[in-house]
Amino acid sequence: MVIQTQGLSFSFGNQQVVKSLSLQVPAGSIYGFLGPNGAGKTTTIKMLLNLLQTGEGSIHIFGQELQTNRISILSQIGSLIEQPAIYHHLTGKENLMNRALLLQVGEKRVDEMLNLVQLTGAANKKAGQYSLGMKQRLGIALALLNDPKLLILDEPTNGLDPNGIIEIRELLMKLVGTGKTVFISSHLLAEIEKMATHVGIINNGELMFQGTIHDLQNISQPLINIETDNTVDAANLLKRHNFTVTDINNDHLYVPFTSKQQVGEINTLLVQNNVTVYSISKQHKDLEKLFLDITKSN
Ligand SMILES: Nc1ncnc2c1ncn2[C@@H]1O[C@H](COP(=O)(O)OP(=O)(O)OP(=O)(O)O)[C@@H](O)[C@H]1O
Repeated sequence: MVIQTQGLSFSFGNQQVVKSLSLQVPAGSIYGFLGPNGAGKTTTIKMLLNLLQTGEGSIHIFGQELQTNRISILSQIGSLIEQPAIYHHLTGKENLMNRALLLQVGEKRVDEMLNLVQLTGAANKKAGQYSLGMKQRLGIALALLNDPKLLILDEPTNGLDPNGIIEIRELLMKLVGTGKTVFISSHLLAEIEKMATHVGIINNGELMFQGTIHDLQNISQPLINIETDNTVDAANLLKRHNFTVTDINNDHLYVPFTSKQQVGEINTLLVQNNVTVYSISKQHKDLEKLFLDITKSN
């Protein structure tokens, strides 16, 4: 395990915000640390980076206890929390050169990082003129300069447009291909699902689920959302044809999604039986619904 915590807890005053967390982050994984706003993600990340003193419990990173091996562990971690520390009056490349000087790495590495995060073309532009996505990518390049084994990113796609999100996702997947481990927090399940190999879900400071993305997908099976003029007739028709209807309300009914073909079959069946289909689409459960399901299955 690259990160292993046991019984990790933290309180601000008398409010306990992290509760006996036992994280297991395997080497070479993209570990999605998911939870709604205020769940305790940033607090946990700050403890992993030794920016906050652990309340109770233990943290092992690269198999070593964090407190007693702080310097050697932290020198092998790249991180991005909240806003990246960027000088806006300097160009992207100057920002990297600045850090490179401190870390004693050469210009070649700076150029490689610019290339990796696809900022070579904008290397000589002032960072203050970068889009939010470019700033995040520059932040990741800064975090990668010393070639860390582990990258810890706190909501790196917050506020990005869909293109920016895709760029970060592709970048992280590329990194994992080179043997690094990525620990990334987010409050968006749909975003994490597309890149993570492992997932931990935290709510109110408690770990509600931890496992592979496949384990999670088994719990969070998507649904087909069907909007019709007559949900009762449509549901009866579907049930007679051996489809499971999980939920029904005035205008919508829901069937567990298994394949695109199944969506087509349902559409044809309804239309051929004179049910008007206003819309039919695949829908992912949102975090809230997933939490309910996880709590139920526990
Ligand atoms: N410095 C602080 N002093 C007091 N309470 C704090 C402090 N920082 C965070 N908290 C509280 O701790 C809880 C967890 O916050 P945290 O920032 O870890 O959550 P998060 O999951 O990262 O949320 P977000 O996605 O909004 O960043 C929240 O209730 C928050 O209000």
